[in-house]
Amino acid sequence: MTSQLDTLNRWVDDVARLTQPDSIHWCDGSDAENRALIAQMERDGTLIALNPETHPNCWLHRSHPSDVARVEHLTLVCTKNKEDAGPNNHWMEPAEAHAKIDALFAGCMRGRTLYVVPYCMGPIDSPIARCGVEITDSPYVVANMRIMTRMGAPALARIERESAEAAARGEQPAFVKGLHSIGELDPEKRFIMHFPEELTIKSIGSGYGGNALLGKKCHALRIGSFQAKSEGWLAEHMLIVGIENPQGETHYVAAAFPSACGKTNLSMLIPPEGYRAKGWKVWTIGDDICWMTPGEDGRLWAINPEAGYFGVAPGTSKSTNPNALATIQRDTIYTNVAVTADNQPWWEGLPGTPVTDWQGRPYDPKNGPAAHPNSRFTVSARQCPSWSAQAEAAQGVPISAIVFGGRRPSLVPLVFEARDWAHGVLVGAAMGSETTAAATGAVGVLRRDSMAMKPFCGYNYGDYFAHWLSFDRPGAQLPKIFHVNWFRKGADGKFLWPGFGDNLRVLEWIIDRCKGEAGAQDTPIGFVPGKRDLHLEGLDLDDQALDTLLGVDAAGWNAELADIGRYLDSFGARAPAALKAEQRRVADALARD
Ligand SMILES: C=CCn1c(=O)c2[nH]c(Cc3ccc(NC(C)=O)cc3)nc2n(CCCC)c1=O
Repeated sequence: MTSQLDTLNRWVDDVARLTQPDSIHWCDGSDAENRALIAQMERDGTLIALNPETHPNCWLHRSHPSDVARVEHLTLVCTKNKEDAGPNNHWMEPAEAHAKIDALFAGCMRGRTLYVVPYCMGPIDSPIARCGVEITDSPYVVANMRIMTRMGAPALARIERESAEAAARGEQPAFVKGLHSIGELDPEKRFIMHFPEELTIKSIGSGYGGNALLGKKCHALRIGSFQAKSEGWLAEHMLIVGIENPQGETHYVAAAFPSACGKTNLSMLIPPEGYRAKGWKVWTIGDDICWMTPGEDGRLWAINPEAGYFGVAPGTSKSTNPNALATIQRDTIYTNVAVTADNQPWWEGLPGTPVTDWQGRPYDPKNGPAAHPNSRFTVSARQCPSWSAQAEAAQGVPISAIVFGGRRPSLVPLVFEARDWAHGVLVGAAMGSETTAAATGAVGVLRRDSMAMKPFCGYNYGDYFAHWLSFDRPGAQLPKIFHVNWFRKGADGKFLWPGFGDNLRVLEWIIDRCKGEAGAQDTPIGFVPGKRDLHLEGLDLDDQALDTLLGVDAAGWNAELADIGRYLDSFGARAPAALKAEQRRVADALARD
């Protein structure tokens, strides 16, 4: 009886012939294997032990200084037809792409071990979960994938079972094949290529995060979004958070924000004192990726496909996210942070003093920040004090509301509700952030980032909008769609909204709107809460601040809708007519106002 892993075994053999490793190690994901890998990495300097008293089993990795973030210009989606990749992706013809990158893989693992990393994105017994296998020559990637996914024997067993089921149906097994090598860490020989029609990823030349931990952005978003379109579900760049009210009722919200809006902070929110005292609780399901599928009841049911957090370290502090800080005190891998005199991890925003910067140099402010702005922590999701056991639920959690947001210092109110699904898709397609000096130097340039999926949508953005619209079908019990803006500023340039824990007040209104238990004003841009519709007790917000936060400036919105129209036109014929019609409807409503 042929082993059901023939396809996998053949692929590993083919890759080994190409890459020429000294040895092959099939990962089982066990503690013993992990300890051995970490000991090996400590010996060869890939990992540096941090202070065992304050940070037990915590490790520091310093990446190559040229390898500190995702490289979007070298990230390709290689579909047969260029149009299917869309204007939102760099494209290369598949055969040319395979030839180009295979030439770089030839012999690249000589003197190295080839690790076979079977993994499952999602709870191991969930029908919404999907499996993959990453081949890599980086033990650092293996250790990170063990934290970020369900990695090892249980995943291999599920792949074997699903391969047998596929064979019985005369089909190919559907696990995603990811081939990764750090290569020579040469930026000139660095590519991250996706072949969605082949469920294949090939990445070489980077050892960093989204380029190398292939389960995350490459599988769970780029391949995942392509798979989701063809199978009728949604793979989204969203946090999932559960809000439990004093009556013990929990509602789940999925939310998408561009970077620098505090997604992880929102997913681990601490309720304000008054709310906590009444019994409100916030539960973390996930901080980055959400896979949602229509259930029998017509609702969207969601899982977090990841098992860990790969969070941005700078900005994580007792005041911005105490839950995250508590999570990373043990069993954490830090990448490109600084260290203090007593060997504790350090980054801007933490108390204490850095003595060694992210490149291992004595800290000198002239060299810039001590911790790299994109420095990260990798930690198991279960360690978070607000972790919800529902993150392991095979059927997922039912989504009551979808929230889009952005950093908008002007015009956009604190929160508004879309009138229906099509309007909500327009709101998501139009979302964006104004750039901050930290990001690009220029301040106040509006960058649209539809559903926060611009770098991660594995196919034509216009087709993606059409896929979203397709969920509004008979029998669907769809979540309501909202837009929030924590970042409104007053004339004095100060933030008008306290944000952080007080955002629960907005989430409360959102959930009450889903239950039909909260009031709102009907405006041309959607439903906006009046002052009396939000619970603001304990906040010292003056009336003028509230008028600004909850106001709709028709002239300003006229200009915004015209800009949204131009943005949709940039997708040409692939932008759904229904979405352009929705833009015209809102523009007309504003003109009548
Ligand atoms: C759940 C929290 C979401 N959230 C917010 O809601 C938020 N709001 C702001 C702006 C702001 C900054 C400081 C104060 N207050 C004081 C006292 O400084 C208030 C608002 N920054 C915020 N940040 C940090 C963004 C960078 C990652 C943030 O994460």
